[in-house]
Amino acid sequence: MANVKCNPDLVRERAKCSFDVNELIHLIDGGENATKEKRHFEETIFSVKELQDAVPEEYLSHKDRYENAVRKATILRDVCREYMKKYNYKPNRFRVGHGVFKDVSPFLLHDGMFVATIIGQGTPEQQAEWLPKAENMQIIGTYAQTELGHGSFIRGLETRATYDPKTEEFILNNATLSSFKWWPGGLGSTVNHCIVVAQLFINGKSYGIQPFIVQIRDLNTHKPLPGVKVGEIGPKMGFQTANNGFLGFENFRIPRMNMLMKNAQVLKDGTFVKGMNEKLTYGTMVMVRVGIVGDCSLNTSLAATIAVRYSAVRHQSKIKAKEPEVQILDYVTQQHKLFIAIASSHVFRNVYSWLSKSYLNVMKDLAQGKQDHLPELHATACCLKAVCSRDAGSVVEECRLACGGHGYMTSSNLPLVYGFTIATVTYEGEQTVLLLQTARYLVKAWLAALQGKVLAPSVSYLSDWLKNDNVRWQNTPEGIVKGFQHVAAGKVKAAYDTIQKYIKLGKDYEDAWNLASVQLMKASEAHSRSILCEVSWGEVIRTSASPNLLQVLKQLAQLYLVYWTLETSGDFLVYSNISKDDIAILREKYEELLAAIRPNAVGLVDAFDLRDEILHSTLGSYDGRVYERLMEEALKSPLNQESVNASFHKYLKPLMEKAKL
Ligand SMILES: CC/C=C\C/C=C\C/C=C\C/C=C/C(=O)SCCNC(=O)CCNC(=O)[C@H](O)C(C)(C)COP(=O)(O)OP(=O)(O)OC[C@H]1O[C@@H](n2cnc3c(N)ncnc32)[C@H](O)[C@@H]1OP(=O)(O)O
Ligand SMILES: Cc1cc2nc3c(=O)[nH]c(=O)nc-3n(C[C@H](O)[C@H](O)[C@H](O)COP(=O)(O)OP(=O)(O)OC[C@H]3O[C@@H](n4cnc5c(N)ncnc54)[C@H](O)[C@@H]3O)c2cc1C
Repeated sequence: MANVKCNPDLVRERAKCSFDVNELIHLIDGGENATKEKRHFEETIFSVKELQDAVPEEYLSHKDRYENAVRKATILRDVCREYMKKYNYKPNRFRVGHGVFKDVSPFLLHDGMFVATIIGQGTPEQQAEWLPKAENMQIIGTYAQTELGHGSFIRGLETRATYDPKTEEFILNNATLSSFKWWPGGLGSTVNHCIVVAQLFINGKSYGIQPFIVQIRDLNTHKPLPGVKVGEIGPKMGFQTANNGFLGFENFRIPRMNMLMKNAQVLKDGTFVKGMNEKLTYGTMVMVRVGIVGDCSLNTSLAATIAVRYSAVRHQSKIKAKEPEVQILDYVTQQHKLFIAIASSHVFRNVYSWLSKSYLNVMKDLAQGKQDHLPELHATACCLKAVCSRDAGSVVEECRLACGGHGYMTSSNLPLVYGFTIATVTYEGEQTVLLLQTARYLVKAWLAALQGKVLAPSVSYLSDWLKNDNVRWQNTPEGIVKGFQHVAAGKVKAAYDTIQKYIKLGKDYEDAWNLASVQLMKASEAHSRSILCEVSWGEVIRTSASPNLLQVLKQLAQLYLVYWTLETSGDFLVYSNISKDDIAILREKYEELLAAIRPNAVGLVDAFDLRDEILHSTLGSYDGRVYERLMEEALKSPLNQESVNASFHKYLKPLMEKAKL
């Protein structure tokens, strides 16, 4: 990239950088070697001509766009397979996926959830049967859980799997419209198999929801099998190439062994054998929620790179009347909009790494029959997924707005990035629903704290606060982290007290819960924020890096802490011992941090190391040729391929002539 002829503003910005950009790239990637491998892999992918689109996808019809995405998905699969064989390297298909598809791959669910569910929910025999076929794409699958009528409340799903002991089969049925599966990615026209989550019935008795592996299309003709009704759900706000679909069954029979039986089992005679914990059936969702925190980091870095580079190139208005128009990045309001995006990406990455470790530890425990830490993992993954995805959506939109009118151009890629980022707020558990799951855990933890019990590490601050809620405020990073814990503890207590108040007024627990649920949701958000602050600050101070880089990483981490303290200063005034003067000091600190980060802004986004092919942006490319690219892309419009469009003769001319009469 270094030899590319760049916009002079970007050249100046890069020269100003106080740290070694390569050092940060290696730190993010996990070492110099990892960067080399990543770059070699990406170079290989993006030099494949067939993966490059001659015409921007947006000009294609819905159908052509889908077919083009499938074409590229298959090529990408082949290239990756060869690459893995040759270099023994497991590539990050997700990152290059944004380059290849702009949006998302029709195989996203195959990799992300179909294969993962076979691994997580299948017995060793079932894995041996389906995993090799799924991994080498002899079969292509998705995860079909959500229905027209139910997504959040999984226990309310209506698809039925009724066991027939005579034939040792399950009979799948969708008797109502609301029971039709709706949303699964790839289901529309791509997959031939899916994991179907259905209500198990044996001898007329319900045994809750269970996962089944089901072939829905003929492997040769791709026609839906008799008894299967399947199709695509149509255009959406984003995820245009994900090929989301609907599905219903009519007396469709599958063998008994197609129920994934790692947890619960159905024996030949119809005996139901309970698993260790029925919630383990929800395991794939927990895994993906953890992964989404990592996606939030990538999505935020995409938007930050585009908006920061553009803001360095774009000049508009003046700060001082007699001086030239300034780079818009010099406006402190612009820095306020953008630097939190850079900081958030680092926070999400660090928290993802921390959460992944917890996830892997709990998986190891579960393999040995220990489930003590499962509730804490579930509660933590739920609230972090909810808050990170919401933050990422807001940050991406703020970056888009920060690019003014050009941010509204599809060619900036910001609308597309927003489309797939904001989807994460809803899929894999809608944000409010997940925050309320965590609130259940917090309320239980609060009760345990009141009873003097020892709490799990992520909530132990509740007991600390109970012992001493009068800690003096300190304007240090550690003091701010404590402050967030005080806010969270105060909110958990307030929500709990509200439930108790309603119970005393004669409400039953469920109604009291609903009445207190805005407070419960806010308590859960505050709990997440305290984890995000504590974990990210902790990771940064433990980072081994050169003094120059460490200084910049600390500035970013502090910016995150101060930004969110100021954003929620009302809560701090209510629930911590912060004073108005402390808030004024923090405001000053915030301005100092923006000024300190300013010279490094371009270097920081360069360190996300996102190739132009991944950014897909007229505004964010490495060379900063913004106006040239905007014009080049505009000229690709089919309307610019003819000097006069037929509509002139058909409609405009007659209109003008009629007006003359
Ligand atoms: C990097 C990412 C990789 C790949 C990406 C791939 C694809 C990405 C693109 C799109 C894919 C999208 C896919 C989907 O959206 S799939 C569908 C996802 N659907 C959901 O997430 C539904 C959300 N709803 C739920 O999870 C549950 O219904 C809910 C947890 C809200 C409630 O469940 P239920 O009603 O059964 O439980 P409760 O009665 O409320 O609670 C009982 C008890 O159980 C505990 N619990 C609940 N869930 C879990 C769990 N997963 N693990 C452990 N424990 C769990 C809960 O805390 C309660 O405990 P207690 O309070 O002690 O009673
Ligand atoms: C892009 C995209 C891809 C998807 N891919 C898949 C897929 O591959 N496979 C799949 O199975 N599903 C998929 N889904 C479905 C997704 O998982 C669900 O849409 C999601 O879980 C939310 O459920 P819902 O649509 O039923 O929302 P609802 O639950 O109906 O939410 C509507 C509103 O009701 C509120 N609400 C609901 N319950 C409660 C409650 N208990 N307390 C308070 N408020 C409540 C919510 O907060 C929300 O405001 C996808 C969705 C999207 C958008």
